[in-house]
Formats: sequence, structure tokens, C-alpha cells
Amino acid sequence: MAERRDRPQTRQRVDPTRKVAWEVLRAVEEQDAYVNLLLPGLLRDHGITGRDAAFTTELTHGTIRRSRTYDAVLDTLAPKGIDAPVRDVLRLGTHQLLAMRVPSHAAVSTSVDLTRAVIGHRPASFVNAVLRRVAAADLETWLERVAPPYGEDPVGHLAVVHAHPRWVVEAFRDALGEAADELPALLAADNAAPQVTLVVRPGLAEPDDIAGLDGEPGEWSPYAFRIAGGDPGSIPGVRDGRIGVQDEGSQLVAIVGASAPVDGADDRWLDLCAGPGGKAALLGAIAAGRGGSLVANEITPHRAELVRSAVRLLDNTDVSVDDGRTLEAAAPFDRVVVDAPCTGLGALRRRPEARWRRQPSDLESLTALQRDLLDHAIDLTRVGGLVTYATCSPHLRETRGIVEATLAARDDVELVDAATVLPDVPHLDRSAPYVQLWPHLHGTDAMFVAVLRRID
Ligand SMILES: C[S@@+](CC[C@H](N)C(=O)[O-])C[C@H]1O[C@@H](n2cnc3c(N)ncnc32)[C@H](O)[C@@H]1O
Repeated sequence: MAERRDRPQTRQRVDPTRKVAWEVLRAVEEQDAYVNLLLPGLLRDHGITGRDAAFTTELTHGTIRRSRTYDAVLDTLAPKGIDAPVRDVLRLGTHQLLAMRVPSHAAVSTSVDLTRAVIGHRPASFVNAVLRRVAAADLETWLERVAPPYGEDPVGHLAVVHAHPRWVVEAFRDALGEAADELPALLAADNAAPQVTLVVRPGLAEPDDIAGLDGEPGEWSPYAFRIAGGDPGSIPGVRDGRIGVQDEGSQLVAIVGASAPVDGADDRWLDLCAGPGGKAALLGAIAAGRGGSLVANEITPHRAELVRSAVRLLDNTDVSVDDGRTLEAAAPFDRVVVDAPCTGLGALRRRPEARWRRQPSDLESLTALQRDLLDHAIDLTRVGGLVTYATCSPHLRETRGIVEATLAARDDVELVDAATVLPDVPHLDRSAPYVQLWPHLHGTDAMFVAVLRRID
């Protein structure tokens, strides 16, 4: 009997949505899995669709985003330690109790059933006892108990309340600069699911292609259309590549890259870091409308395949698979876009696990790569041509730090005011020559853009 109780009870009735969420949490912890890659397949395999799929997605994403905050709650209730598989059941239960509208009895009993089904009988009463104590207070009350007081440790307080690592809170505070009082709003925006935005690629799609869709045009990109919901993959134009799914911030990066004023010839364009190809497809489509061509380069072969797929309708766009630090070209380019590999701290809304996986030490290798890529991009640009440098991170070492170090080291480039290229976009710090977008102000990822002109 005892042996049977210690094994998972395979015949135990278990809610498939919660079981899938638990499996994703385990894979994130044990195998460094990516939620966005793993979850859709598991939903399909288990036949979870519609409202159940939306519930599972919110349960998984929300729990992982807030996992360290929930750990602070759970550790006060179980100070002797919690085994990792049990902790994941408790994190899911805690999210249902404190952040979803799941009635307490349902959140607790389904967590107990889940424990019996996937771990065994023994921890079930422990899970029951801990979750009943979690349910005894609401989120606000728990946060007051487990977060350091704001007055004593503002960064530590915000880190727990908004579930971000301390170093990320500090990086955002530094990037906001004089607007540091917006930090709580920025952190809160990072915990909300982003709206799905389409890019209606010019010259490929017609207004008719989105006519029947429930949504509204984007605010600043003429190509953006924000949809109210549903699966964008079911839209015919998306399936055949005339329309894409692309954050409006990413569209604005491509628009700056394509529109900052250049003197003279303007028909040879390069996207140095193109995978998976969202910006390349928009840049290529804009270039095609002006009679220009694009080389879309990507170092990783499987990501270059994604670029090929994204630009498959554009006969002015060639894909190359090369290291952007050493790529050779027959002739220099009029425009080069460097959408550099970065920490991705500006897109945390999209990747629930990323905030906990990224480490400050990642900055060393990334900033060295960013410097080298920007340097080589300048080498590949003709005199008078433009280099657009972008990151989906607002971290100052990856943004201004890279641009300023490059300007200090070279006398053949000057800074162009990128913000003037987007005169209608509000909330840009127009005293600086850069564009920095923010989730809490623009509803976009926190994209950074700088433009440099080759002068010698
Ligand atoms: C931020 S992503 C680019 C996103 C892309 N522009 C888009 O909009 O879909 C950076 C890309 O740079 C690629 N990369 C990394 N190191 C590189 C290198 N040395 N040369 C060229 N590409 C590189 C990465 O594989 C990744 O696909």
C-alpha cells in the first residue's frame, strides 16, 4: 500500500489544463525549455482548445512570470523547503488563488488532484494545507507581508511586487532616467499579455485582406493592425506571407531604418541580423516599392530558413547565411540595419521565463558582439549612407553605451536624430537623438533605435 501511495496515481482524475501547465513549468525548470515553443504543441496534443487553451496559457504564463514572488509567499509557509515538482504545483495553485478568478475550493482541490496524479499521494495533504493558508489572504496582503518596505528598499520592493529580478528593475530605472517615477507602470506593463499586432506588408497585401477582421489600425505604423483576439495563423494573408505578426515597435524600427533621410542613391539595403525575418520582410517590401533591393543576413542556418520563409514573396530580397562581423559585400550599402542580438529585456511580456533566465553576466558577451556588429555595419556602408542600430532591450549598456563607444572610437560616423523620423510618436525624449519606445507608454516592446551616418 505504502509503495502505491508514493507513486503517481495514473488513474487519478486530473484536469488536463493544469497538468499541461505543470508539465511546462517542470520543463522550464529542468530543461531550460521555452514556453512559447513548448506550450502550443502540448495544447494540440491534449486537444485543449478555445477557452481551455486561453485558461492554460494564462495559468502557465502568469505563474512563470510571477514565480519568484509566489516563492516568497510559499517559503514563509514552508520554511523547511519544498521539493521542486511540488513547488510547481504550489506555484500554479497560488496563481489561481491570488491572480486568477478561480474559486478557492476549486484551486485547492484541483491542485491536490494534480499532486496525486503527477507526484504521488504523500505530498497531497501538504499541498492542501499550504494552499489553504495561501487562500486566507489576497495578493495585496501577501505582498505587504513578503516585500521589503518601499521606503527602506525601493528596488527590492518593486522587484517582489512586480515580479522582476532586482538587476532588471535597476536597469529599467537607469534607462528611464529622469522619468524613473514611471518604473512601477513599466514593470506592471511587463506583466500584461501584449496585444497581437499584424503588419500588412506594403505592395503584398491590400486593405481588403484585413477588412473583415475584428481590430483597429495601429497608432503610428501605417502597416500596423491590432487584432482583438483569435489565432492570427488562421488569417489567409498571414498563412500566405502577405501579412505578418509583428509588434508595432518592431515595425517602427524598420520604418526608421527605411525612412531616415539619406543623400544620393538609396537602393542597396542590408539587414545584418535578420533572423527570424520580421523586419527583413517589412524592409524588403518597402525597398521593393522604391525599386530597391535587400540582403537579409543571418548567422544561424535554421533562423536563415525562417528568414527565407518570411521574405518568400519578395523577389528583390536575397538571404545570406554569414557572420555579420565579417560578411563581405561586392559593393557598399546605402542603408544597413543592425537589429542586434541582445538581452531582450524590452520584450519580457512575450517570454514568461526570460526575466528569470537572463543574467547580468550575459551583458559581457552580448555588448562585445553588438560593438563588433555595429562596427562592421559601418564598414559596409557607403559614405553618406545610414546605419540603423536597434535592440529590443532598453539596457543602457546595450543601447547608448554601444552607440557612444562606437562614436568615440571612430571619426567616420556621426549621429543622426532618429526621433525626428517619427514626428507623430508621443512620449519620446526629444532632447536625445535616440528613439526609446516603452510598453507602458506605447503599448510596444521597449525598442531602442539609433541612426548613424557614414561621413568618411
Ligand atoms: C534581435 S534578432 C533579429 C530579429 C530580426 N531582425 C527580426 O525582426 O525578425 C538578432 C539575430 O541576430 C542573429 N545573430 C547573432 N549573432 C550574429 C552574427 N554574428 N551575425 C549575424 N547575425 C547574428 C541571431 O541569430 C538573431 O537571429
